[in-house]
Amino acid sequence: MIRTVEPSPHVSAPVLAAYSYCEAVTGTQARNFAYGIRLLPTPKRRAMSALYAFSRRVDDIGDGDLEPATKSTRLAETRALLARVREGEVAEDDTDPVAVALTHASRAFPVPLTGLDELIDGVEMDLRGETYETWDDLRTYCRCVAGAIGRLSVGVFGTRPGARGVERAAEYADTLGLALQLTNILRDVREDAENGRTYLPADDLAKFGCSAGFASPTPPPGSDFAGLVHFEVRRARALFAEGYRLLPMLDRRSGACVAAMAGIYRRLLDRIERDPEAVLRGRVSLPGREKAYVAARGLSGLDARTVSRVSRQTVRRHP
Ligand SMILES: CC(C)=CCC/C(C)=C/CC/C(C)=C/COP(=O)(O)OP(=O)(O)O
Repeated sequence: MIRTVEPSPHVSAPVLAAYSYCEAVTGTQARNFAYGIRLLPTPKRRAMSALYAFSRRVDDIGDGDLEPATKSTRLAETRALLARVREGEVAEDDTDPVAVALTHASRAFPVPLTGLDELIDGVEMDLRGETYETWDDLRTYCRCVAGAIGRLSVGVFGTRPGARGVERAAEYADTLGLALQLTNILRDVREDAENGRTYLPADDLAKFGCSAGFASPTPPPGSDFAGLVHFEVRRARALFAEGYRLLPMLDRRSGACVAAMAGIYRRLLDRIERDPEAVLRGRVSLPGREKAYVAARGLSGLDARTVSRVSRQTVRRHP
């Protein structure tokens, strides 16, 4: 059996501890994305965990119970921290493990850290309570909160030697981020409505008689809710199809990571398409076993021992 051994450059003890913290955050909180991230070789897995932990912090500020003014202050502080990371001002023994890990990751990989500023921009749009008239408007928001993460991820993955069209890799990653985010918006339509947020474009809501919103377990009276959901599902599928052009540009394990992330979300989309009103009754999710299956399938080109290790770990952490 031929096994590929990934080089693992020396990492100091404080940086290792910082990465361990980020991996623990990813393992416990990334209910869907952890399955893909776990498929990467160690240096890339650590870097993706650092990106995830930073993004999680930004998201948690936006979604938490703090007063809006306090959220704004916390976001401004996080932006200032990001500037320190970018300037290389965070020491290895800094008390913030996410900043330490992100600093190390951004030196090891060519990640465009401005993407994390865009993520903060997106969460600030949430704080301002912005709504979106058209898909073009919503796409701008989705590019900030998800497209940017796709572009950062490609910096970690790199592209396969000899792959064609790699100058478009970041563009496809961005589009895949949009596909994931639109799926996420459909899945969370009820929860967001309860928190006073509407993401779906107002012109789509009007077209399907859904302008009254979704803060109840049944569709707005007289609306064509299923029609709205199917319309957005088609839009998300087109984005997935375009974003999947990234896959042939990636090495095998990065490709497996992206296939797992996207595959899990595509299955969520299938469920939503089959039963649109399910998103009004609660959160649509896949059982841990199904997510592990999707991840293992992405890995099927790899050796059997890696496949079974990944399956065991993912089922244990996300039953
Ligand atoms: C190329 C590439 C890797 C593209 C993907 C980029 C990416 C990971 C975008 C994140 C978008 C998204 C739906 C976040 C939701 O996180 P959440 O914590 O709310 O998700 P969850 O509730 O499903 O766990």
